[in-house]
Amino acid sequence: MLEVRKISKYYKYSVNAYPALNQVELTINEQDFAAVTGPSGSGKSTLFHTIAGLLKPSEGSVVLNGIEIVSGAKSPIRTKEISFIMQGQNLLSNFTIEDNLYFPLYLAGLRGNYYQRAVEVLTMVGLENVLFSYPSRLSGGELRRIAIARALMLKPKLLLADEPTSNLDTENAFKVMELFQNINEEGTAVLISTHDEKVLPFCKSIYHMEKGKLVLM
Ligand SMILES: Nc1ncnc2c1ncn2[C@@H]1O[C@H](COP(=O)(O)OP(=O)(O)OP(=O)(O)O)[C@@H](O)[C@H]1O
Repeated sequence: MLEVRKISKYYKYSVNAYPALNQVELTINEQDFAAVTGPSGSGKSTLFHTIAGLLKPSEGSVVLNGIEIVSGAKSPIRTKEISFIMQGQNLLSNFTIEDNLYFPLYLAGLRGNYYQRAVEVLTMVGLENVLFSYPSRLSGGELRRIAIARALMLKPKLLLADEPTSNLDTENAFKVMELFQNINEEGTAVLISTHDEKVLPFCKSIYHMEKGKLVLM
């Protein structure tokens, strides 16, 4: 489904002698649930931003179902087929959870009635009662689950999550991983990056990144 074809990334003002991504190759199929581990600065976030079409690789390409992902906020593949949960929770604090859930749809230019889907995704993450709450009323673990719910609004083919369990206690980290397992069983491929070894048993395959190079463990 997703093919990362020998991508390299050289940042213009890098502090390193090596590239942030060095000829990275990766194939993700529909049933996959994969993790990318590796030390801080090894290139995980750069890889995820490139797959999501938010960064342009210096070399190589990213292809989703035969179509090359072109970087830019308006890329239709990026906004409709791939959901990206960035580090942190990134919710808008002045808006209700409901409005936060609709936000990516507005960005994608969709203007339908998504109330039913909002209730559905909140039920999936076990937070069906918070639709009209503001983010400040929720705990860190709950906000992380809302960010996941928001990423599911458009039933993505691929869900990317950069460090989805960072700063969560074990109970909440496992809840998030169980949620990814359910999403994966329902047909969405999942790719996460993590520093957290205890969540790796939830994943079907594990990659390791070191100085921009990616290897399957
Ligand atoms: N905009 C940028 N300009 C220059 N160098 C950058 C930029 N963004 C990242 N880098 C460098 O690229 C390398 C990879 O960074 P990246 O954020 O992808 O690593 P990471 O594995 O996600 O780290 P962490 O686990 O700490 O989030 C790092 O050495 C970083 O300093």
